[in-house]
Amino acid sequence: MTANCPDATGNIPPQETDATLHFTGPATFGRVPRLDQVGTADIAVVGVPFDAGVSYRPGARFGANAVREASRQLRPYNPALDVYPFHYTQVADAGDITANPHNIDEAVESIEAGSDALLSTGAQLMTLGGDHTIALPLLRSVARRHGPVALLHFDAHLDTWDSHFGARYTHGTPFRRAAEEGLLDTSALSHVGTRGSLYSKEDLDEDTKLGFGIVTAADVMRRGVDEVVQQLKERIGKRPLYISVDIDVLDPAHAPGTGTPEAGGLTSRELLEIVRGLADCYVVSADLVEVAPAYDHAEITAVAASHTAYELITLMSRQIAFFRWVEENKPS
Ligand SMILES: N=C(N)NCCCC(=O)O
Ligand SMILES: [Zn+2]
Ligand SMILES: [Zn+2]
Repeated sequence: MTANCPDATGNIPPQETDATLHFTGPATFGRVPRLDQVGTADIAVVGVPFDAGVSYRPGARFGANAVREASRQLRPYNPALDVYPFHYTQVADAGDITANPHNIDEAVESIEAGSDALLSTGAQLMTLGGDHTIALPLLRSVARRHGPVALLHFDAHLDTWDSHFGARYTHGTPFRRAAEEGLLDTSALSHVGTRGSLYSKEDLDEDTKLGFGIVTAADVMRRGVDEVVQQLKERIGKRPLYISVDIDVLDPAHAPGTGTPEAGGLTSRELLEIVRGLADCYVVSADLVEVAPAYDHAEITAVAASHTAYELITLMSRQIAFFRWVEENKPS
């Protein structure tokens, strides 16, 4: 294996030589270097193999590694936004945060501590789940650094339920807890892609009371990507933004490998285009959760997830490079 060499920016990009084929060697996300190979990173990709918070089919604990495997073919240049996401910023794979599969409370604490440790190095996070429970500790950690954040939540589900079988920390409750804990900027909260059956009409009323606006999957289909992007951008403005993507926002045809599938979802093309449309938003960190590879076929879900994570990294990389440019070109 050839060593990665710094490029002209001093960052260590993924290996791109004739000697290193995309399908060989250990899988880091996008074949970027490991964090321990580069010391610090602008963007750390981190796995959270935890799925004890699910209400239906388990298996998302294997999601992060499936996404890493499916991300091998990602190339350095993203033409959609004219960005080399791995070159102007240092992107590194930080490995996994260990979370106790037998004790959700303890797992939530470890995830928060693991995220704190990475954020304290100055990195922004692209977290790969794991089930959606992990969004709560990640938001606690992000809000500690940035204050209450705007939230853009792509999901078939609201995930603002109060509890499930008496449990308050589950994959259906992270955003209720986050709102209660004051982690969210309640003037800029949006779900995108919701659909399907609910437990009761009150689910929606309670969600609205928390401050969420909803763009349903049907809205995306009827109004189209550009109009939806415009509405989301107006709501988000320049606030620090956290993006949480539950892969079940996609139709089961585009993401069969997930635990709580719902018919009538977004296409992967719609999801990728909405994310690209947020290029000028100030994304401070993101997660991508609920990939459960045991139900996947031909890596359909894992490929969609890895490409979505690549777009999220592109948004962060573009912003970091822009702030750096402004800093370097300040009149003295
Ligand atoms: N897939 C996520 N995150 N949540 C689904 C919760 C659905 C339910 O408990 O009925
Ligand atoms: Zn969901
Ligand atoms: Zn979810």
